[in-house]
Order: sequence, then structure tokens, then C-alpha cells
Amino acid sequence: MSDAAVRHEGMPPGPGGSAAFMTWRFLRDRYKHIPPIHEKYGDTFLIQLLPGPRNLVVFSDPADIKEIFAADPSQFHAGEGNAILKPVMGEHSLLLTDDMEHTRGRRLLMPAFTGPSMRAYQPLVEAIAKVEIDSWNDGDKLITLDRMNAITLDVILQVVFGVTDEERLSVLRPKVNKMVNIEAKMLLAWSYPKLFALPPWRGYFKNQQEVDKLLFAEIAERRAASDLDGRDDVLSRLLRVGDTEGEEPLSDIEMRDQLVTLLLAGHETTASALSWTLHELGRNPEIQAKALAAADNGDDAYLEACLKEGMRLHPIIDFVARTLQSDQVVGGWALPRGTTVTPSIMLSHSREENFADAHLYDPERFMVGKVPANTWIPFGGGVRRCIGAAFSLMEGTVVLREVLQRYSVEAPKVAPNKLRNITNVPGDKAPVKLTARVS
Ligand code: HEM
Repeated sequence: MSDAAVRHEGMPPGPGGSAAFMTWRFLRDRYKHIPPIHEKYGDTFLIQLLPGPRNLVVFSDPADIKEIFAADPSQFHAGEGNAILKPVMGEHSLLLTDDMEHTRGRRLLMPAFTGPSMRAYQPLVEAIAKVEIDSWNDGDKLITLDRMNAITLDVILQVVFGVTDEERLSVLRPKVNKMVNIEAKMLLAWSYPKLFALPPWRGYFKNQQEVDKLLFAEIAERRAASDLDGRDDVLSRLLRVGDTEGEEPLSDIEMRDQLVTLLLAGHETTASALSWTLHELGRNPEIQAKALAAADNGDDAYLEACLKEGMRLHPIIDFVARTLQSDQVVGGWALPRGTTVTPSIMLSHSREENFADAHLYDPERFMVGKVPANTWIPFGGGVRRCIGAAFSLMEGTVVLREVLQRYSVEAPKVAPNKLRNITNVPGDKAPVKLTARVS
């Protein structure tokens, strides 16, 4: 038990009732169902979810969220909650591991995601965006989610995996696209392995084996490449780390698991953030006018603010989770071992005391020093904070700049939230009408 003071009796309040019904509501449309529960029960509440049922305590007060992110990671596990993804991501995935293996993965991966590396990735991201935008025309109805997904997939393949040869890319693209599309029914096979013998599960896993084969071949070839030291992609950087960090370098299987993790964690998330941002700019002409000027003047700070505000208003992932390995006092509540504590990103981002007129899209909030700590948390926090946060902000800013230099956008109607896999995407894929800008 931690030594923080207990301030409340028993478990936090919550809606009770059937766990099956709560689970169904949570999986189906939590964007609609969680806010009224928050309104009724306050900043901390308990919901029960299947299987189990297990207790999930949702937190939205910034002080409690700070406490969870700063807590001892050996007692607040994040990896075990993602175990369902093991058959795809692999047992060494950064998302799935805890304790020493997680610390090792983080230490080896981190250098590829810090400032100097970010600057090296920019020119290729820019080039990938330009190729996509060259295929657009004045007056087109652009399905932003699809087109942003095309860009972010190529960014992962070229900038992260380092595959730039067009012939290889055309083999990888459709296979990797199939792999990232993890529908709920695919997850069923992981609980009932006999399903693997039947279509569509058989097809999904055969495809995964083909992607793995290609990745192992790429890793082997790159290890032996004479130009490894001069290469800028993430895979090459990961192959170079090891000895200097005082760690065994990543093995081929670890490398494969981390690459698939970066693909699954970094592709659709960044595409959704971009799609929501273009949608909001298309709904707010005055803000868009500022963003167009920022794109023309190289004012990346304003473009980044547009992206951050898009992620605030439309959290791409709506909560993160930590499972208690021992009895703990969290936010003044004495919670038993096994409880899952979840900082709610969705509720944090909609707090009026932190974000006045929280329902409005207003990038100005992110212009230097205005957002209080632990209130804007789209990337989670603590030792598990998204390792790709700086990467996705760099990528998103570059793509926005390239798009807005060439086109203004107009969004016909408000897009609904839709959960796809675990990502909050615009339900109608956020179409916009493109108008070419005269340069
Ligand atoms: C808008 C884009 C993105 C969003 C909203 C996002 C969000 C998140 C969130 C909420 C977490 C969990 C953090 C926690 O538990 O506290 C996470 C973890 C992670 N993300 Fe991202 N992410 C994005 C882009 C990326 C990119 C581009 C990459 C890599 C190329 C990436 C790789 C990862 C990895 C490897 C983890 C696991 C970190 C760990 O457990 O130590 N993400 N991300």
C-alpha cells in the first residue's frame, strides 16, 4: 500500500447495474456515455467491465492524473492491459511489456525519437506529403481520413522502416494495410485459437506471416548494409544503438515486434489527428485564414497549435490505463490490487476550468505557456508517455504546412466521432472541398 492519505470511504461511486450492459456501452459509444456518468458522479467514478467483471476507476482531476503518471511503474502496470494485442505486436512490444523489459525497450528506442532525429526525418515526410498532394485537384472532394492514412502509412514505411524502393513499397503497402485493420472479430481468435483455421482469421494471419517475412528480410539486409551508419530511418538508428547504452542490442525478433508496434501505434493515430484538424479548419474559416498565413510564412508554431487543438477537441485515444499490482491509495481512494485506474483523456480535455468554451476549436490556447500541466494529455504520461509524440507533431505540422500552402479546405458538416479499432476517427471520414490557392 502506498503512504498517500486516504480521504474517501470505500470505492468511488458509479452507475452500477449490469457489467455486460456497461461493457457494451463502453465499447460501442463511450464518447456519448461517459460524459453523463462524469456529470452525475463527479471527477472520479467506478465502472465495471467484462471480462471479470473488473473494476475500472476513471479519473479526470489533473492532480489525480499527475499522481497516476508519476506513480511507481512497477506497481502501476500499463503493458498487461494491452496483452490482447500480443499475437500481432509480439511479446517484446513496448506497448505490452512492463518492468525491466519495458525500461530496456524504452532506453533503446528513445534516441530515435528525440529532437535531432526528428529534424533528420522532416525532408522525407515533406517529400511524401508533396507526392500525395500532387494527385489532388481544385474542387476535389477530399476524403481526409483516407488520404491522411495514405500519407502516414508511407511515412511509417519510408521514414520508420526505411523502405524507399518503389517496388518493395508496392508489395508492402497492401499487406501492411491489411495488417493494421484489426477488427474486433479478429481479436476473438486470440481468445479462441481454433478460429485461426477458418476464414477470415486464416487470411489475416497468413498475411501477418507474409509481413513478418518481409520485415525479417529487411532487418537482415539492413544489418549487413554498408551504408548503415549514414542512414537516417528509425530502423537503421535502432540497429546502431546498443553498446553505447550499456544494453544488449535489440535482437531480430525484438526489432520485428517494435517495428510492428510503431506501425500500429503511429499510423492511424496521426492520420486521425490530421483528419480532425483539417475538418476543424474547414469548419472555422477565420482560424483557417490564420493557418494559411502560417503555412505561407513558415510559422510552424501556429500549425502545431492547430494540430494540438484538433487532438484536444477530438482525443484520438480517449483514455490510458494502469493496473495496480498491490493495494494503493490513488486520488485519496484506497483501491485494491487488480483495480485498473484510467486517466480519462476525453474528460480532461473538456474541463471548462482548464479550457474555457471547451467545445470550441481555438488553437490560440496552445500559443506559448497557456495550457496547465496534466490537462492536455493526448499522449498519456509518465514513463509510458507516447514515444512517438514528437514524431507525430513533427509529421502533422509538416503535412498541414504542405496541404495549406496549396489548398484551402471547406468542411460541409460536423463529423461524428467513431471508434475504429481503438482510435477515435471522424465517422464520415471528414470530407472537405479543396480550393486551389493562387500563389
Ligand atoms: C496523434 C498521434 C498519436 C497519439 C494520439 C498517440 C497516443 C498514445 C497514447 C495515449 C499512448 C499511451 C500512453 C500512456 O499509456 O500513458 C501511446 C503510446 C505509444 N505510442 Fe503513441 N500516439 C500517437 C502517435 C505515435 C507515433 C507516431 C508513434 C511511433 C511512430 C507512436 C508510438 C507509441 C508507442 C511505441 C507507445 C508505447 C509507449 C510505452 O508504453 O512506453 N505513437 N501513444
